[in-house]
Amino acid sequence: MSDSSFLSHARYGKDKVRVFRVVREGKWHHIVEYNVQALLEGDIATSYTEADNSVVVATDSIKNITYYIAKISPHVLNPERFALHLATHLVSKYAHIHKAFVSVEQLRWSRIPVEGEQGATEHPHAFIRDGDDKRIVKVEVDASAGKDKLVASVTAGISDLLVLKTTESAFTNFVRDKYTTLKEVDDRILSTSIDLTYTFAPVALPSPTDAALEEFVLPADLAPGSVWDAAVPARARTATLALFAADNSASVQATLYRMAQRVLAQNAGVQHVAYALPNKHYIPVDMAYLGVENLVPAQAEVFVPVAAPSGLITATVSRK
Ligand SMILES: O=c1[nH]c(=O)c2[nH]c(=O)[nH]c2[nH]1
Repeated sequence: MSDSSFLSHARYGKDKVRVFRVVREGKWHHIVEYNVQALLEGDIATSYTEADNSVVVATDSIKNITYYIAKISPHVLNPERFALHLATHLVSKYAHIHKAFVSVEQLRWSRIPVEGEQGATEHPHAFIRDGDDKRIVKVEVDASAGKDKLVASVTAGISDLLVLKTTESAFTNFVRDKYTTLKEVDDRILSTSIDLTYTFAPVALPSPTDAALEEFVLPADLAPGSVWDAAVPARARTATLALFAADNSASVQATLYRMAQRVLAQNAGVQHVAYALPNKHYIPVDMAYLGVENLVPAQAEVFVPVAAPSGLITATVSRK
C-alpha cells in the first residue's frame, strides 16, 4: 500500500434518473419530465480506501428516493423546489452525508392548443414537445455546519436553445496576421445554441424534522429575482431571446455581454450570469465558377450550415 497518495475528493450518486410526474387537478392535468442527477459527499472516504460499504447509501437507493420525492413532494412541479426537496431529504436522512448535489434537466411539454367554441384554448391533458431546449437547475444543500443549519446554493438556466438571425450581425476589426483567412463582414448569419446559467445568492433553508421531511415546505415566492421567485426562468428566457433578436451584433462576445447584463438588471437576486454560445457558422456558397454571385454579405442567399468546427464563446457576468 502506497502512502504517497491520498483520496483528495469523493462524490458519488445516481445519474440520468428519468422521472415523469402527473398532478391531476380534476380534469386539468399538470406534467413534468425530469432527468435527475443526485450526488452525495460526506464521511464516505473508507468506501474508496478500505472497501468499506457500510458508509455507502446505494446509488439504487438514491434513485428510489428520487422517485419517492417525485411522488410525495408538494414542490414536484417546480424543478428548483423539487431539487431542493430531494437534496434536503438526502442530507437530513443520513447523519454521515454532509452535502447533496442535485441537478435537474426539465424537458419541454406544452399544452396542445385546440379550437373550442370560445376560440383557441389549451388542452387539459394533451401535450406537445415544442422545443429541444431544457430548463436546468443545479442545487447544492450543505449541512456541514449542522443538520439544523442548511445552506442551499442554486444555479438555474436553460440549455440547447437554438436561435438564428439572418442580418444585424457583423464581425470586423479582429486580429489580422499571417494566419488570417477570415474576411471581415458587415452582414452575416448568426446562429447559436444558447446555454445560460444564473446563480442566486446562497439561502438558508428551513430544517425539516424527521417527521416533516415528506411535507417539507419551502418559503413561498418572495422578492422579484430571488431564488423563490418562480418568474425568473421565464424572464431570463424572454430577455435572452429579445436581446438576441434586437441586438445589432458586433460579435457573439458583445451580444453575450448585453444578454447577461439584461438578465442581471431584471432579476435582483441573481449574482452571476454565465452563457456558453457556440458560433454555428453558415458559410455562403461560392458560385463564381458558374458566373453566379453569392458571396456579397447582405446579398448571399445559399449557405452551408457547418456543424463543426464551431466557435465557442463563454463568459460570466457578475453583480458588483
Ligand atoms: O462573433 C464572433 N466572435 C469571434 O471570436 C469569432 N471568430 C471567428 O472566426 N468568427 C467570430 N465571430
